[in-house]
Amino acid sequence: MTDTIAEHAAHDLKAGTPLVEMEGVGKSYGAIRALEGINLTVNAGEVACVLGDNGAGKSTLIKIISGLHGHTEGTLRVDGQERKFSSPRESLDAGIATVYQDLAVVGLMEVWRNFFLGSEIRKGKYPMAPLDIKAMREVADAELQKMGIVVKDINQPIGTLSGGQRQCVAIARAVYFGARVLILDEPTAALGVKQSGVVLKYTAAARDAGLGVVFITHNPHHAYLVGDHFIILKLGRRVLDKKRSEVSLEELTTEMAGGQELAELSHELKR
Ligand SMILES: Nc1ncnc2c1ncn2[C@@H]1O[C@H](COP(=O)(O)OP(=O)(O)OP(=O)(O)O)[C@@H](O)[C@H]1O
Repeated sequence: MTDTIAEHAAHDLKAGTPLVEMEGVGKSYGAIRALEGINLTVNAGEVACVLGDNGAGKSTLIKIISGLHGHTEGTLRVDGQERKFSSPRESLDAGIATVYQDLAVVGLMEVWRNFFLGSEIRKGKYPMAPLDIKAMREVADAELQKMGIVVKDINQPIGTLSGGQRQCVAIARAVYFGARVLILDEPTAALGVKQSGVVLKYTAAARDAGLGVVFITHNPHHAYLVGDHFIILKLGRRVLDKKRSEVSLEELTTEMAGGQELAELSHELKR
């Protein structure tokens, strides 16, 4: 699979190159301050994990990078250039692909059609040229096979795939179309252990191919399996920001579980 990804990741990204940099980024929705003071660097060939409970600000952070909402404070740089995206298209054009938890797939459409949705191969250069269905089937089939994603039939509706398989197809698709930054929105949240393992494997493969990955999760165990850098958000603020070498799984887990708060609660509950 790494071969496939590497073939298409024709960007020759040097590992460690900063692709996305946030500095003091914040976002208010009217009077509600959903996010503040966020510093986050996404480097090529690394996975930055953003952990947090419900309402921590994870979705808001994704929306800022993926162009759904502009930030109201701080700076966002992509490839060293200051940016403020005003549409998802702009973010996509900058090489940032977002794979949402509730994937925007059309359940009844065939797997190959979903793979190419919005970027169809046509028989000719002009925009209304007929679709090259044969080529799309072949490419989608070959790509998924090379990645080890086993679908019985490339013509089967994507809705018949498991949640994990759908996530993997979405990752394969983003990489095939040349994403350099991959944002994964709680990709394992709705999955069982085995399916989560498969998604984590493809996350690692995207990283190994040189992409910068933002892995959003509330599961420290999943984060620790693939992460190079971890930030934990709580009520829109960073409560932890550490490199892998500076943090243990235990610390991440305790911090996510509420750390001090949990200790106090345990004290209160003691009879
Ligand atoms: N469009 C909006 N208008 C007003 N407030 C919002 C809006 N979107 C989010 N918020 C608020 O911002 C805060 C952070 O929300 P956000 O959805 O980013 O958190 P999250 O970490 O993604 O949570 P979850 O895991 O539940 O999705 C919350 O207090 C939420 O109520």
